[in-house]
Amino acid sequence: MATRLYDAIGMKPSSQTESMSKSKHDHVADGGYATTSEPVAVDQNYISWMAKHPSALSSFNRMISGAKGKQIVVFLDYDGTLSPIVSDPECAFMSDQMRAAVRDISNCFPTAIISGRSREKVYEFVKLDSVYYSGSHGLDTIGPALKTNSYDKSYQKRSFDNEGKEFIVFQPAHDFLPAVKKMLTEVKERTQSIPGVAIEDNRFCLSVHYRHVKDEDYGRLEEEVKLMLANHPDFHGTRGKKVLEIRPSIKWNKGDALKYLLESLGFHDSCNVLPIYIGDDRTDEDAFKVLRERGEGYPIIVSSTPRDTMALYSLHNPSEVQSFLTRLSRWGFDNTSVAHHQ
Ligand SMILES: O=P(O)(O)OC[C@H]1O[C@H](O[C@H]2O[C@H](CO)[C@@H](O)[C@H](O)[C@H]2O)[C@H](O)[C@@H](O)[C@@H]1O
Repeated sequence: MATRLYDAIGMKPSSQTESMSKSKHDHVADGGYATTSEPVAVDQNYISWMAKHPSALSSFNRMISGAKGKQIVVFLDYDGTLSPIVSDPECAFMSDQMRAAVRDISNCFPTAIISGRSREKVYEFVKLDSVYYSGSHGLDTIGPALKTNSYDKSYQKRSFDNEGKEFIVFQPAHDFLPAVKKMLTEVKERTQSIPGVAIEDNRFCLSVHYRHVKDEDYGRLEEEVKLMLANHPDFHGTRGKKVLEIRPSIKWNKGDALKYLLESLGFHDSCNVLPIYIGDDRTDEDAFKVLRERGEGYPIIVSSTPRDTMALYSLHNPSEVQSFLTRLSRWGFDNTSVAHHQ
């Protein structure tokens, strides 16, 4: 059943586990971190996978040697990257230490968070004004006020913060808003009889959470979502961790949001930029792909299990993400003459 739905919506079900187990590897390759405090069984698959996607902590010195003369720009996913995966999506809080790490990095380098959540919701969790935000899988981005020649102006509007600083909000699926609202009503109606389903309104897209749905009810849920998508070809489905996502069918994803933000920061087709993207989910692969295609920067996957990925490097869990960001901002403060202030 699962395979059929995802064939229909162009995705395959994931077999990955999401548990945040103990760190299975030391980071010693180039004088980095050693995090393991007790021996843990290391499985051979994981070792082979790590050889292909080395730890960004172990590889830090090598990575940073490529930053000479380039502007680092940091892109971060939210759930599973800055906050651990938890059973209630409303409680995916980030720790104060992680917030401090993100604040420090954003004071060093331009930093954006690109999430599947609504932009407002991510801001509520992160609460930092020094960061750019892109919500709804990149369909709602607030970025710098620099001109972006490649993008449709009719989807851009000016916005000002409390201090009068100008930003541009770019919403390429703006025309879909009324339809998304109708989809929200319909998906709630279709799934209300299935215990454990939670629908999250991410403004330009919807999340159908099934973490608390019994195995025997899952097929029914899948069938409802499949039928709904078949009736609304202007929407399509993607999949995340125990979540089915309903998104407008425009060619736009986290990778496009990354490109948009780079251009609005003045780095369109620039060889002087080094983007770093850290994410844990399937939708982050779109951004990893963009970096691989541009042949620039570092895509880093957050995973404690081997996964098919376009990422070059890996981090085990959000706590390693925090260590990486802290290390990068220390390097930034020591090595860049002018810190980035937005
Ligand atoms: O792009 P992201 O920031 O990673 O957002 C992807 C989805 O994240 C959230 O769901 C996931 O995290 C929840 C909290 O840990 C977890 O309960 C859920 O099972 C995960 O799928 C968010 O609630 C979704 O709307 C996002 O699409």
